[in-house]
Amino acid sequence: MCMLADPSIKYRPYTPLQLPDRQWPSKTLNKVPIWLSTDLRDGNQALANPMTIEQKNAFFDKLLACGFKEIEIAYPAASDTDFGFVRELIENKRIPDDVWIQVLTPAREDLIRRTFASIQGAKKVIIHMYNATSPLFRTVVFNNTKEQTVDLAVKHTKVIRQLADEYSAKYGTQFKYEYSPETFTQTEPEFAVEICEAVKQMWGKAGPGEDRIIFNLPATVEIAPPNHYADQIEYFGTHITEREKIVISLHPHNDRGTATAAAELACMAGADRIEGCIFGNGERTGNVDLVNLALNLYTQGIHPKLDFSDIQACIDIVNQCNDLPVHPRHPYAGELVFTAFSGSHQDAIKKGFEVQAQRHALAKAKGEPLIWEMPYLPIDPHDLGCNYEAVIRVNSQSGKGGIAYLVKTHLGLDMPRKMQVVFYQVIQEISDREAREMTVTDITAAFRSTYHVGGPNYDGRLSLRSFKVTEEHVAEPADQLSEDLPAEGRYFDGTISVDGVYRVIRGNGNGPLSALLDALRTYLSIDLTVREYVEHTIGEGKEAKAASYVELIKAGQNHKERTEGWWGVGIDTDIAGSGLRAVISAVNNAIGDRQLPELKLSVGLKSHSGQADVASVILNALLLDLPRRLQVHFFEIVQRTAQATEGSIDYDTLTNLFKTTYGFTVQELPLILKSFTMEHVGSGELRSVVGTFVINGQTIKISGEGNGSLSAVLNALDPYFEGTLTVREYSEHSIGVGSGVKAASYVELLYAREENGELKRTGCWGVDIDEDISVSGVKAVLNAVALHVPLRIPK
Ligand SMILES: CC(=O)SCCNC(=O)CCNC(=O)[C@H](O)C(C)(C)COP(=O)(O)OP(=O)(O)OC[C@H]1O[C@@H](n2cnc3c(N)ncnc32)[C@H](O)[C@@H]1OP(=O)(O)O
Ligand SMILES: CC(C)C(=O)C(=O)O
Repeated sequence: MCMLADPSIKYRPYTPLQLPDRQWPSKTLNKVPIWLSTDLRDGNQALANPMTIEQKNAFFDKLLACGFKEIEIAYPAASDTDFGFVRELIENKRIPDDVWIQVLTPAREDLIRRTFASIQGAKKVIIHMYNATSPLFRTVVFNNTKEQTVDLAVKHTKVIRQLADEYSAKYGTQFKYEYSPETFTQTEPEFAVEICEAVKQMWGKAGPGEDRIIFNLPATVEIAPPNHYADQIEYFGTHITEREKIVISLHPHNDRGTATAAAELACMAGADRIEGCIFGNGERTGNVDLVNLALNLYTQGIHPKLDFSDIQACIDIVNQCNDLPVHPRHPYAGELVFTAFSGSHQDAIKKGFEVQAQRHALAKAKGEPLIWEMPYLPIDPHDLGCNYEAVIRVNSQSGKGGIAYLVKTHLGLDMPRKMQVVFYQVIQEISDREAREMTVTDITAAFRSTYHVGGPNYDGRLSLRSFKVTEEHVAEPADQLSEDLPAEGRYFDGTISVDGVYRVIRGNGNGPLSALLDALRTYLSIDLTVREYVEHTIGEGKEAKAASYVELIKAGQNHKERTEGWWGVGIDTDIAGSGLRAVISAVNNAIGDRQLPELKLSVGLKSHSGQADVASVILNALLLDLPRRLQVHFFEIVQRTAQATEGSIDYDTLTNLFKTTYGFTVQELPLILKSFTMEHVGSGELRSVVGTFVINGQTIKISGEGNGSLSAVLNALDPYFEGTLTVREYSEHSIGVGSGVKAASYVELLYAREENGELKRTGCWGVDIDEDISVSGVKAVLNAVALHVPLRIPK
């Protein structure tokens, strides 16, 4: 066993100071200290591989960028690299006029002279000399009495004073003198004061303001709790003479892990300046961390006069120059410090962001400051150049709040509370099963596949292809629709894909959602009803979209009972579309892998779903999404054809019947298009067509003009038939995507002519496809003409 049962036989406790009237505990930290970065000296000397000149240069630039005005750049007598770096900075004029460089030297004349040699030509220099003053060092390292220790400091201060005067005269250098009674915290307090008094006297130049002498009182080794350091600083500050001519500087090391606290309490005790390193590099456990100290002030609403707006750049420079990582839990800078994995933290942060957004909106309107008040986050990550992306990360310890926050942040979807609970279980199950953190990508992918949003890759068994919701019942000439639709409410008329097969479905209800549910009940025996519905917009202005969330339950169940429900999400440019998509999404979750009724044709006279089913067959076979009036027209034809077979007709017969009825891709018609050109004429409103057609086997060149391309073609055909032809309905849609896309055109012409002295009118439909949309329209017109209008070639 290594640790002693009674450590008091080996370790002595520190000796507390008797300060009956100590003041610092009732002080508040509200003053920004003078910062000195010793990254390039104390930080550097603690590295296994001290920095190269290039690394020191990069680090120096970063310290300037952060706003440091005092930087200890080297121990010039230590190495050619340190000496050379100081020379390079000076010779290359890389030190801004308002920045003091500081150089460290021991109390040895040869090394002091070497140190001065390094700073020739510099504008502002702090010469920093140290010698250890504690009993242990006096006896063990120097073998000196107290008097000899004072003498060492005073003698070398004298050398420094002489050289400083010489260099000021020769180079115009402005000097400050810093003296460190090294191991101050282990030195008798009265002796520390005594030696500093002697040094002050020998320096002889201490004055107020810029002329103050700096007494740097290091916790070379941190040996006591932070309050003890504060006591020592208060003692020093109240016992040294000419306090106004002195800068009391701190140099805390972190051996007990309390350097930050020690520095803060010591500032309360009167210190003016702090030496440290960014992220706490330095001998052993490091110097006090200046980022930590500065940001502690910042979160109290005090600007520290150091800028860590791009904290990652500081981390990078430290990684690169010190070859040391910054701990993931490091205050303010660690990779995980703005991250919550646990459910209750995430929940509080999510709520915090929501409430804060409202609070900030109010404060903004009133012109009041936007105060940061966030559970678990003492600082806004944005202020340090970080984003909120990593604030919430999800694993098996997480709850619904955090997951909902990520879905909201990354997909813009604000799930209703009950849905959050359901989706949380989905994520929890994956996280538990795979025993790992769920990344944002995992969560958004799981959301998309659970609710079938995000494009065709996430489609469920059912997906909505196209739809129309109407308020009024659309009256048809033959009033064929009355078989399907009642006279009031909302009507859903759409095409969905069911396990890859297209189905044309229709229904009606009080609103669009119930109309769709009615259609699903009629055509697919899916009998569900809405228990909860919520919607919101995503984004603003032209880019705005609607998001809808719906929970479905089995039809006939009590909405208030805790019965099973299925959630769905829909996003669309319009609110009706998003609601319908949400229903389809929820239906997908409700049906699971249950078998759905297949498309069965029933075209008898009493058929309820016949029109839509026939349209479904054509859609699946030919990819033609028939306009509503054409569905009606074709259904009549199908019914007549199937009369002989008592309403029974197979898919192939039906498809062929469609082709021959509308001339769709039929080759041998009395009117065939060979070629044509269509041009704009006049000021652009008119179209002119010139083409070669085959009429009754004879190739003929024809030409004509009209308001549009279809009427131009009809006018060109005028000489070849009796009566008139006008366009009654035209529609088109694309088939496929990308380079293989085609256009399908549907046209209904009204053919009027006199027969036996009577005016007769017939509606004639034609359908065709082509790669070129204007060609498909012309071909559809020609099909309608060829099938219904007797053509003749005039002599
Ligand atoms: C708490 C601190 O961080 S203090 C700063 C510490 N930083 C460094 O030491 C880095 C740079 N140091 C060096 O490069 C070398 O130590 C040098 C160039 C300064 C001196 O090197 P060397 O002459 O080889 O001596 P060494 O490194 O062994 O130092 C020990 C000697 O210096 C003396 N010494 C130690 N500190 C001081 C001081 N502040 N003033 C005067 N002498 C000192 C020791 O008593 C010892 O003397 P001795 O040889 O007579 O017994
Ligand atoms: C040189 C002094 C200030 C020092 O680095 C220390 O005591 O830690």
